[in-house]
Amino acid sequence: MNHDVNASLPLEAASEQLSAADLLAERYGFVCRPRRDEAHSLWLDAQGLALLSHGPQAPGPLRVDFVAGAAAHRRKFGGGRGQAVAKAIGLKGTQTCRVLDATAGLGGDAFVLASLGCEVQMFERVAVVAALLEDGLLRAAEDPEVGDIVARMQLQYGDALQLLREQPDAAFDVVFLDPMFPEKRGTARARKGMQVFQQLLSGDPDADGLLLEACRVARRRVVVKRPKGAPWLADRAPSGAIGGDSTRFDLYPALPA
Ligand SMILES: C[S@@+](CC[C@H](N)C(=O)[O-])C[C@H]1O[C@@H](n2cnc3c(N)ncnc32)[C@H](O)[C@@H]1O
Repeated sequence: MNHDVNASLPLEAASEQLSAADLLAERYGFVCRPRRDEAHSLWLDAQGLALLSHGPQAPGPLRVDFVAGAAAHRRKFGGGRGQAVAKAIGLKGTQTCRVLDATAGLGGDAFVLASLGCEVQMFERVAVVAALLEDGLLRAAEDPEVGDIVARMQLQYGDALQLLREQPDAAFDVVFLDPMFPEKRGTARARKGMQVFQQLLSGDPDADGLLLEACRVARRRVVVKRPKGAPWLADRAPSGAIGGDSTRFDLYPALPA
């Protein structure tokens, strides 16, 4: 499955959520119908939208949860501005910045940056991913602890290359790119979101094309998140890099104005 066909996933809903499901289907092009033999389907109930996987050894429901679980743990104990991603963005002291996360995924990195005070504009082109992220943002907006954080996160559903081209020069302090990179067998197993992503999405083979536009739209720098040991995006050497345990953040200067 790739980003062109994912919208044909069946969407089912609890009886009190049927009209909400119709709106979601209209917005993202899903089809409200019972699942047949598809390996994945969407389910909407009072807890929000979930991506269900079916079959032996299928992982459990995937929802975006900014309030509890891993996101809450990282927000409280993740190291704040000492985290590699914060250093890569260039957050110093109490400074904040406007970040464009052009490959938002399920919004994990965007939420970390918003937790540190950044305003984050997100782009995501895959309907099912954008719908899950939007649902997570809506539920988190009601929460007294994280409502202020997600108020700093804005999602636009669409292709980043096209949306980047619509941005004026130097429109954001930092542009952040984290396109899909084929993971080694086994490593994806540990992370449910990534495991389902690997099954659903066929990678982002066009990701190289984002870098040049990103450098034009950034005022300070572009940050590209890569698995440790992965080749550079667009085969272009960065001006610096910040390493984590399994991840590397490559830094590219903004194009001169
Ligand atoms: C590895 S995931 C990002 C994970 C994210 N950083 C997080 O913390 O959840 C990559 C995402 O980028 C999206 N993506 C890749 N190329 C894109 C493009 N040209 N426009 C919009 N979204 C894109 C993919 O659909 C996928 O959801």
